[in-house]
Amino acid sequence: PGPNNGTVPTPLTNYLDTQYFGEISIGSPPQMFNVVFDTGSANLWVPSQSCSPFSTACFTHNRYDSSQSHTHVENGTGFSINYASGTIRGFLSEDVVVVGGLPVVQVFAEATSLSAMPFIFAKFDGVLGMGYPSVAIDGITPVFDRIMSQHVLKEEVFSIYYSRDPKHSPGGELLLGGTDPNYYTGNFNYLETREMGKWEVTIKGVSLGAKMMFCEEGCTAVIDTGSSYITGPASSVSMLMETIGAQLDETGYKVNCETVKMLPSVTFLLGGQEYALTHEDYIIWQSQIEEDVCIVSFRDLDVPPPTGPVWILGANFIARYYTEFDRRNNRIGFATAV
Ligand SMILES: CC(C)(C)OC(=O)N[C@@H]1CNC[C@H](C(=O)N(Cc2cccc(Cl)c2Cl)C2CC2)C1
Repeated sequence: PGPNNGTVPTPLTNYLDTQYFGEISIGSPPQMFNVVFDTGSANLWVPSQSCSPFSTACFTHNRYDSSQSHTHVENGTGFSINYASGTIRGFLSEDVVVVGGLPVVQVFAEATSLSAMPFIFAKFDGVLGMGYPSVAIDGITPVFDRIMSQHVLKEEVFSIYYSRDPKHSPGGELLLGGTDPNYYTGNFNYLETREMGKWEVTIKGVSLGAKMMFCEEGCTAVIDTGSSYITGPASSVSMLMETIGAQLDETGYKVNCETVKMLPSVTFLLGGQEYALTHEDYIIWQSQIEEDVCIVSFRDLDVPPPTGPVWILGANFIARYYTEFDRRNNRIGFATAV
């Protein structure tokens, strides 16, 4: 184990409580990139120097230039990702990737086209998937698997802290190899992952205040550090939103700011433990000139089978519950975040 007794921290930046990203380098000499550490995917991609000049989302971000790196290894295999929210196309390359000071030789994708939506809104340059190899496109070994095989981590786990206040510093922390007591209180409650190879757990109930609403028969939740909000099946989320008096418009659900203080908690029953989100956790209060806007950080998203139907517990859940992702024991631990 290295200087940090087998744990490796990476500070994260919090952009508007909706995007949390940290810095990695690729190549020699190092080229710096801001990436989302995304448990909902398992590939590393960054924009490419050779992306088309018409790709707006590409030239507004840092781009990898293989011709400037003497450790670059040509690959060239095609690559594409179809997100629910957008598309990435490019080709594979191999180079030295450094995460928190740990170097790994990594196959990654150089994105030559990034769909304008939503990547023009991205403050980050790319995505570093922290999912299982089974989710990796083209069967590429993910970064965390490459790090585990170096046997430098105290434990084969990684933990994520997301701050709830953009003015807070740091905006978050990815810790490879352990958990960081600076960012949680109390004990961890652990849940087995539902299915080998996915950061998914079983929800045993979703309640609003004291009223049980859904999932008593059990449903699936993806614990997704790369998603900003909580999403669920449209039929469920729309009923939840209607019950709290939220109105749906083109940008999502909104409530009258006067009602916020009286809103009931939304509670997820996971592994026998209740995980409550109060209005402070699920309302994004935007003070504006004329009148304040109160956005509900729940969204409708019907993920088609076989993956769906699923709830996706994203950044606003993780900001409330410090999360440990345990590859050794295939389980997820939650503790109350500070
Ligand atoms: C099936 C497979 C392709 C593996 O699914 C995924 O990869 N699924 C990913 C699961 N995690 C969230 C990912 C996502 O939506 N974005 C876009 C995004 C998210 C928040 C804010 C912004 Cl601005 C953006 Cl652009 C990536 C940046 C993480 C998709």
